[in-house]
Amino acid sequence: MPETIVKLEDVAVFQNENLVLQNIDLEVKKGEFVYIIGKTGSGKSSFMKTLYADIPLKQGNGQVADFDLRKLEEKNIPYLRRKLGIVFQDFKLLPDRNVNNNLLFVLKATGWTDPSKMNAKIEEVLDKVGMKSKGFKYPHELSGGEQQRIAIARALLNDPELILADEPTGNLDPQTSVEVMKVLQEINQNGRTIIMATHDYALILKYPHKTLKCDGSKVFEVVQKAV
Ligand SMILES: Nc1ncnc2c1ncn2[C@@H]1O[C@H](COP(=O)(O)OP(=O)(O)OP(=O)(O)O)[C@@H](O)[C@H]1O
Repeated sequence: MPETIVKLEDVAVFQNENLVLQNIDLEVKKGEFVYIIGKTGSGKSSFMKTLYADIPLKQGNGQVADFDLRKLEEKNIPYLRRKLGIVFQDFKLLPDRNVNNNLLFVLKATGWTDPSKMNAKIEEVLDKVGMKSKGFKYPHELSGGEQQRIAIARALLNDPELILADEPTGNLDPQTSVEVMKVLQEINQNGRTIIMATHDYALILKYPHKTLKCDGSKVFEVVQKAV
């Protein structure tokens, strides 16, 4: 039986005091790829934020990568985040340093010290996203698709149990979106679990996976139909 990476039981998601989603039951097993879809404002980002403990879980039970979200103390959030790779729509690379140093910054911040191990890791993750030769480029010297690949490489640095991608193709044109999506597919085929929030129905049809829809404060599975 594959290991359970995410388990939610009767979870409610709040933004401050406002209820955004309720009665969420979900189990995600190791190796799955799950889409979260829904209209603007339906709660996709709030749902993702709950999974990475940016929004505290106040109602229901939630487990992510062996962390109990209900009991998670503020001081332990960094330990949960080390088991996650988070990818955002706007890449969030540090503009004042090159790709290698962006990745080095994360490794050092998460406790790595051995320079040769760090260099080997950086080379490994850049290779996984097809960007091995771009380590000396600054973010502004890269296209949006390339920046997102670097952000995915950064998410892979600590061998995460789960990748959370919130609209990772939201700032990219359709062709570049497909290229970034291929990278995520490859990573998933190598056994990595991925939850991806998206608006992009073309991608969902091209790369079908289990799909959950946020609508009217509920989250439910939808069956994809080819059009
Ligand atoms: N920081 C915040 N404080 C209060 N309410 C918020 C905050 N962020 C979002 N909301 C509200 O929570 C609800 C869900 O927003 P959320 O950003 O999760 O939706 P979304 O589906 O990700 O939308 P989009 O596709 O536009 O990113 C919306 O009604 C929004 O107005």
